[in-house]
Amino acid sequence: MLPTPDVVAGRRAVRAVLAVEGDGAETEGARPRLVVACSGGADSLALAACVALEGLRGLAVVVDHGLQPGSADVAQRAADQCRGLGLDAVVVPVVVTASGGPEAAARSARYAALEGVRAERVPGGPILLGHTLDDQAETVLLALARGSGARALAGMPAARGSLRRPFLGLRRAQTEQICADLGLTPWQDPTNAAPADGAGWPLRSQVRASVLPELVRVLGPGVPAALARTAVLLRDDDAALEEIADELRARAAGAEGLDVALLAEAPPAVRRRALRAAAAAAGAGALTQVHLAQLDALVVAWHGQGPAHLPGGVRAQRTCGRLVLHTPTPA
Ligand SMILES: Nc1ncnc2c1ncn2[C@@H]1O[C@H](COP(=O)(O)OP(=O)(O)OP(=O)(O)O)[C@@H](O)[C@H]1O
Repeated sequence: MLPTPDVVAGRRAVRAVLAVEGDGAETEGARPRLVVACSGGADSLALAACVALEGLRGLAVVVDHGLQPGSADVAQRAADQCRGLGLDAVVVPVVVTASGGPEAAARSARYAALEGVRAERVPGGPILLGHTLDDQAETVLLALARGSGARALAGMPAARGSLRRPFLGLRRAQTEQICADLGLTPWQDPTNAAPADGAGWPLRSQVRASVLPELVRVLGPGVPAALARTAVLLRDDDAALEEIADELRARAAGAEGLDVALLAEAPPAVRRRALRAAAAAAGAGALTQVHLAQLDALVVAWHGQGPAHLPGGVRAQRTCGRLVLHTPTPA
């Protein structure tokens, strides 16, 4: 079969992301060199196909969240499709229990399962995910609607830890076309298909079904790519600010806590990042904007107020010009 433009683009994207570190590029030996996270949907099925066409030894991992009737059959079918492409494939059933909303709970169970398989079967290898430019645009829009800062507006990174997202530059229509070109029938996740007035559906599905199409209709077809570009720009900005904040934290740190005067004279974007990092180092869980504002007030709006209570039982207190973060002692 002649290579079609979208298949060529998909294969090139896989090659590019793996070439950066040389990971997954070796093909000798019988052991898989990388994990492909495959739901059976168009994006990840196209990804699995491009990995196979590149001749890479991949292990397709299909996570069965067990949340919809027939999910085991859907997972089995996806695994069979991947085997048909020439990849090894496993189905991993998980129990979704974590708190924080059903989507977040499923995501954390999925990532834990993917990491588990990687550690056991493909140690040191990358995990490839099928997120596309459209997923990135949705992520940025959702973050904007939450009033997030640069870190969340930076969307999903192309590479972090073991995770790789080769298709962040491809449109969803392209992954669908890759599947069509290769005669693959992807699974259509019913929760992705929110109707235009899909109140009550997952927010991401509603953004996909109605918000982004409306933005495209009014603002033009370049909107998804523009949102994805915003993510890239803000990722660079955020990385620079994080680096400056790390330097500030190192300079402000002392045996009795952080030097408040040094923190106070720093720009707010740098100071807040330094405070967030200090709280994380003290063992605090994820800070909300309210926690961060309380912490910041101890530095720049000091009027003798009491300590700020942070997640994880961490207590931040101002004493004698120092900000002290108390980590609770284990019982
Ligand atoms: N059940 C699953 N098993 C393995 N990997 C998964 C599963 N669900 C999602 N993934 C991985 O996470 C990526 C993003 O999933 P998500 O559900 O957010 O997007 P999607 O647009 O529905 O993707 P896809 O079309 O590949 O299903 C997928 O492309 C895939 O790599």
